[in-house]
Amino acid sequence: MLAICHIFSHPRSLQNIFNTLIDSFIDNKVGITENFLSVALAAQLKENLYGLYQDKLLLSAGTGNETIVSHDQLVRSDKIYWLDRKHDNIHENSFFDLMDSFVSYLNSTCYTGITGYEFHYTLYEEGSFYKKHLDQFKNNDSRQYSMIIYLNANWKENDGGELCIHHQDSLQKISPDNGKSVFFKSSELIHEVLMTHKPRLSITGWLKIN
Ligand SMILES: O=C(O)CCC(=O)C(=O)O
Ligand SMILES: [Fe+2]
Repeated sequence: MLAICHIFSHPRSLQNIFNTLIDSFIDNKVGITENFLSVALAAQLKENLYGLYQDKLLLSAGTGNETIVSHDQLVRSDKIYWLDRKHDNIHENSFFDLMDSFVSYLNSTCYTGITGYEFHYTLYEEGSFYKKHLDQFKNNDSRQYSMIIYLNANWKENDGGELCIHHQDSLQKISPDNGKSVFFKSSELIHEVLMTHKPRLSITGWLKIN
């Protein structure tokens, strides 16, 4: 479907992965690709996340917008930590390099005009969930696309924790498999995270305008 993938300097395989994500987004409103992260980078980011957990640096996630945040455990019970290039962590920076490549590829092939992004590490402890919601804030539409990258090796069907997308006429359940990325429009798709039966790790973020 995406015909304009020319003259890019990415290794062929990375370009294929970006195309898989973008093409499935165009076809199904939900882009999905395996192997968005290499096995090595996924393992290193997962190690970072476990370190943050052990150092008690993860915060209960809020809902709502930046000014009105309710730490409502009835809505969501995940814990987060924002990534930042200022941390000078090589793996975090590799992740940002990858995102920079993806955003410039997306902008040049789809004219999306993305100017920024934000990402946090996310941990859903056993028994955690995130009820049905939209990702755009009520009084701020800067979040254009939602993107989640999972860090869970050997996820099994009865581990729960699927991302469940509520389409007009159907439900789509996506298991949070290691290295997989999911990509969709933040203002459009209602979704939830079903209760997980074991720790569920990911990086969650938004591609933004202005
Ligand atoms: O982790 C997921 O699969 C989705 C997370 C989510 O919906 C969110 O953080 O807004
Ligand atoms: Fe969400």
